[in-house]
Amino acid sequence: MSDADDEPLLSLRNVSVHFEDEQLFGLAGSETVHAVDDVSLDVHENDVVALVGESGCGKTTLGKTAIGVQRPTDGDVRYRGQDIWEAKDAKGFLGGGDVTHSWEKIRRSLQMIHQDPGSSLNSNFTIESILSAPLKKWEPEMSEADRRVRIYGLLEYVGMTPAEDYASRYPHQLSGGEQQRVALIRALLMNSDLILADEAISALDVSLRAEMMDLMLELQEEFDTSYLFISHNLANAKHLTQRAGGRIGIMYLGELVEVGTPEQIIHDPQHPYTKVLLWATSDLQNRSKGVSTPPVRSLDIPEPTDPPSGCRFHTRCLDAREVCTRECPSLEDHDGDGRRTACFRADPDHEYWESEPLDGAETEENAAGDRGERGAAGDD
Ligand SMILES: Nc1ncnc2c1ncn2[C@@H]1O[C@H](COP(=O)(O)OP(=O)(O)OP(=O)(O)O)[C@@H](O)[C@H]1O
Repeated sequence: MSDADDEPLLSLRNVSVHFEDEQLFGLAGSETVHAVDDVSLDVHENDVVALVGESGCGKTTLGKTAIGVQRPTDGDVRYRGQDIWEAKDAKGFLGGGDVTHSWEKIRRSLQMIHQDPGSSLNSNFTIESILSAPLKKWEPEMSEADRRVRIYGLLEYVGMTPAEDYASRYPHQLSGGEQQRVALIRALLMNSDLILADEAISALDVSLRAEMMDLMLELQEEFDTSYLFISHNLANAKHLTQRAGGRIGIMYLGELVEVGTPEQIIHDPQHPYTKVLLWATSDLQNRSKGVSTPPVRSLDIPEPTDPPSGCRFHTRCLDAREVCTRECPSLEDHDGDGRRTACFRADPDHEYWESEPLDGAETEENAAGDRGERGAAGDD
């Protein structure tokens, strides 16, 4: 689904989240952490969007901002056109203020499952009472017998049989994979429109990850929900989005640098950082091309308290040129195919091509070749 479709379920416009990080108990002042900077992204009905990037690049902060758990320092987040934070601020006013969707509805519609489901499932309650709670709240007319049928049916659907046995257990009596399935069912029973799955499969055995992702997609059809899936693993993002016809968003140092279909991202990456991630993902077999060193100038990752000027990736980019040190590329659809890239190299007419390469960057011959064959690297 493309960003050009009707009103998005969720719409982030120029969203930034900065944290003031106190240094040495405040003695040395504070530094601003640029966790997320100027991100615009739409998520549609029944959409699947995976955010991928290395640790600390801002995936969790962006995800939490998308579901209204984190307030942005700049920009806005809309649920079906309603500004989430205006709805929250209107909550205190008599009559709820001038909002089309209440804060309660928005928060219920945007759910989250975590890496560690054990910590989010109340250990004092059985699985049946944990799963009954959202049904009691959102379908109060449902009889106890019907609730039980619904819960047992879902437990069986996700392979937890005999359901009556699992329903009577407490969370600590389940495996990590079973806990995660219960957390997913609970989020879906909230009648959610979108589930933020933050590294939700990372703690599972490798053998169970594909199974859990497939289950998420099967349940998506039944419950009509969208997923915002956060992962540091491009292979997992590919698995989930490919089956769902979704998109992958690549993040680097708080910014979204490329957004496209899994085919575009995996087989024809445009951004040099996407190529680095591909190189680093052994499951995608890009190292079989015989490149044994990562395609970067420097292994040092800059601090989010002091992001580089211009393109934030220029300090590591093999293709960086002088213009990249002073101008910040915006995320744009250069080829009219829906894929958006924040790199001057995606624009054959940009002044980048006349700009001086930086030390340790590409040669003139490489540049000539690349200009004609953008994105050839990363094919497998
Ligand atoms: N509440 C906070 N106060 C200060 N800094 C924060 C806060 N939350 C996150 N950060 C910082 O913001 C940056 C982005 O963090 P975030 O957790 O969003 O990244 P991430 O990509 O999800 O990382 P990981 O994959 O390791 O979970 C990091 O530098 C982090 O230390």
